Amino acid sequence: MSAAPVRLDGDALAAHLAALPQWRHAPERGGLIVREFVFADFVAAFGFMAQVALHAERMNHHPEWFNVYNRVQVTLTTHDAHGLSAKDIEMAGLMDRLATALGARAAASST
Ligand SMILES: C[C@H](O)[C@H](O)[C@H]1CNC2=NC(N)=NC(=O)C2=N1
Repeated sequence: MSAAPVRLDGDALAAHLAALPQWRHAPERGGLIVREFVFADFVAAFGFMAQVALHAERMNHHPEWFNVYNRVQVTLTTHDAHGLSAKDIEMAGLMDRLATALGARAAASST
């Protein structure tokens, strides 16, 4: 058993979000961040998801996502904290790095 994750708020959250400019912050469900990744094709998109899945399992922190062909829409939030925690920040940074390595580009808009 590990302790429940701590919900990030205020200045600490703002500082983390400033380092994740491609993610959109929304207040729903106590706080979440979303980003859409666009890859060259389905193989690249699914390869991204497969790599993230292995990390997610190790972190015991799982993204909510939706994939169509070369697009992966991601929502990160921490259910156990009813908002954003350090695990979401870590996961977002990991996804950004993996996606860049796989040649992803940002979607025109993730709203
Ligand atoms: C029991 C298990 O540790 C929890 O349900 C974990 C699993 N993965 C999770 N993933 C996310 N995104 N939020 C959580 O609160 C969470 N909790």
